[in-house]
Amino acid sequence: MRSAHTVEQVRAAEADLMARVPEGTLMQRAATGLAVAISNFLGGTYGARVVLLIGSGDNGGDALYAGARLARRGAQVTAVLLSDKAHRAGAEALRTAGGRLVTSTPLTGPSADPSATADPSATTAPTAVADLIRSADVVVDGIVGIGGRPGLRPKALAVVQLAERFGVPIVAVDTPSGVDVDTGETPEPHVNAALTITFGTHKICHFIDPAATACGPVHLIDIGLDLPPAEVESLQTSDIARLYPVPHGESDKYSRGVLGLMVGSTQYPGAAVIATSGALGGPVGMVRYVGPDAVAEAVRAAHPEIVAGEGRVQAWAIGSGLGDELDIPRIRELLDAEEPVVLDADGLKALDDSGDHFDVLATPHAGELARLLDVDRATVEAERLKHARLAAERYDVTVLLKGSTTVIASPDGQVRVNTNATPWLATAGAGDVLAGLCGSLLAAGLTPLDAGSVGAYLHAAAANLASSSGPITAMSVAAALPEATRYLLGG
Ligand SMILES: NC(=O)C1=CN([C@@H]2O[C@H](COP(=O)(O)OP(=O)(O)OC[C@H]3O[C@@H](n4cnc5c(N)ncnc54)[C@H](OP(=O)(O)O)[C@@H]3O)[C@@H](O)[C@H]2O)[C@@H](O)CC1
Ligand SMILES: [K+]
Repeated sequence: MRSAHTVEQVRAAEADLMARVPEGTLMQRAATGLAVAISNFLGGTYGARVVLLIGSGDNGGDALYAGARLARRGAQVTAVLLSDKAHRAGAEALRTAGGRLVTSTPLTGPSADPSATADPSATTAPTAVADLIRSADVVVDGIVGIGGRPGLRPKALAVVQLAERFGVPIVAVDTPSGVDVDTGETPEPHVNAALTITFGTHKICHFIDPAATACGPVHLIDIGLDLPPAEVESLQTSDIARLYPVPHGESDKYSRGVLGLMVGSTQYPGAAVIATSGALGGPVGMVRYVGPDAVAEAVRAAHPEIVAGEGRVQAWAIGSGLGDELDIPRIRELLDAEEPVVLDADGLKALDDSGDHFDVLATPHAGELARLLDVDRATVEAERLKHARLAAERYDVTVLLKGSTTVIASPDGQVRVNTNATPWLATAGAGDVLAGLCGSLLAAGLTPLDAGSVGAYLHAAAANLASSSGPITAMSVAAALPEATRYLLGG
């Protein structure tokens, strides 16, 4: 499991560890890892042109010390000081290692050391900074980390825009400056990194879009923090193997779980076929299809193993493509019954905030969640964590908010995020596959949180397998589920 902690949790763990190790140890650990990661990113250090963007805090300190290490290994390192304060000892270390410091304002304030001031002969006219950035192999964003507020101040914004204009990759220190670290929101301009190097633990912005996209790949450096349980988690391969309900010697089709599918309609028969494919690609022992005869025939033609008609089930998947056949009172009955339910697409219209629905997994996309919360879609997309949590709380259901990073929030406050989806998954019917698969996992006995997070992971893994960076269809994703599962289970 990868964990993302809040800034407050990180600061508390840092204070605890700092009290037990010599001063500066944590920053040296961070800077050492950062220097190695930048060197790997560049494919070598000697002769590389590195520009550091330095803000007023320890984030800049990390960058300066890493820059000093790179300079000692032959890189040409220049630090652009964007604040009138900069980490004094870090600046001194860079200068001693042969790096250059440039600034448009002299260093002042209590942390300023005249010996660390920029070389007075260094020219910092805007064109010179532009030339510096244009010829850089990498720009290192040490503007602001976990101490930052959203947005970039004018000087930082101007330099970051230069890097973007010249196509120079930015490696972010800890977090891309300007994003909201604890929410993953990006209400203001921010750095878009090619790579983010973080320390101690992931932060929420590394997992949740839109900030997660601004991070690029995230590389975690262990600095020895002792952390409490995380607010937000993300499953890894080993978690899938641990959570997946693998049948055992005594299993039969009933004990493996029977899923009831109430999906599709004469208007949208394809949704039923596709959701069934997703369900059969999961662990369930049997699928019952409940719907119009003509649709049941279509499902049976594609999947002869299904049983049509009502009967005992361990869970329901309801909603995809119900169209005109949406029967809200019947769905409400099923929501109030004992069996857990995946509620998707049209079925979400049956959700009300009066009942106790802790065993329901609702799987809206941003537009559907917006309707459930009476806000607009753009607001949900900008504040994904907040709105997934809000809906989980209001409707007392586990909410799986689909998107480039899928957020799964349970009513007890736990959150899981799936970050391995391919953009090719944005294709018609992909949601139907996910609903069927999650239903299959629920019927096999997983909790809504586990079913949602394992389902999202497997769905994305199958899509990656089917896609290999090319177009996919919902049916090809469903078809890839068994192989993706076998691979993830270590088979
Ligand atoms: N915690 C750990 O375990 C470890 C932490 N480490 C490192 O320390 C980093 C945290 O350092 P930090 O606490 O000094 O804060 P940091 O992010 O540098 O910001 C400093 C100041 O910036 C300012 N500012 C605010 N918003 C701004 C904006 N948008 N744009 C520009 N400036 C803005 C604001 O000051 P102001 O200018 O408002 O007075 C704020 O106080 C952390 O991310 C990691 O890299 C590692 O070394 C080792 C272990
Ligand atoms: K940063």
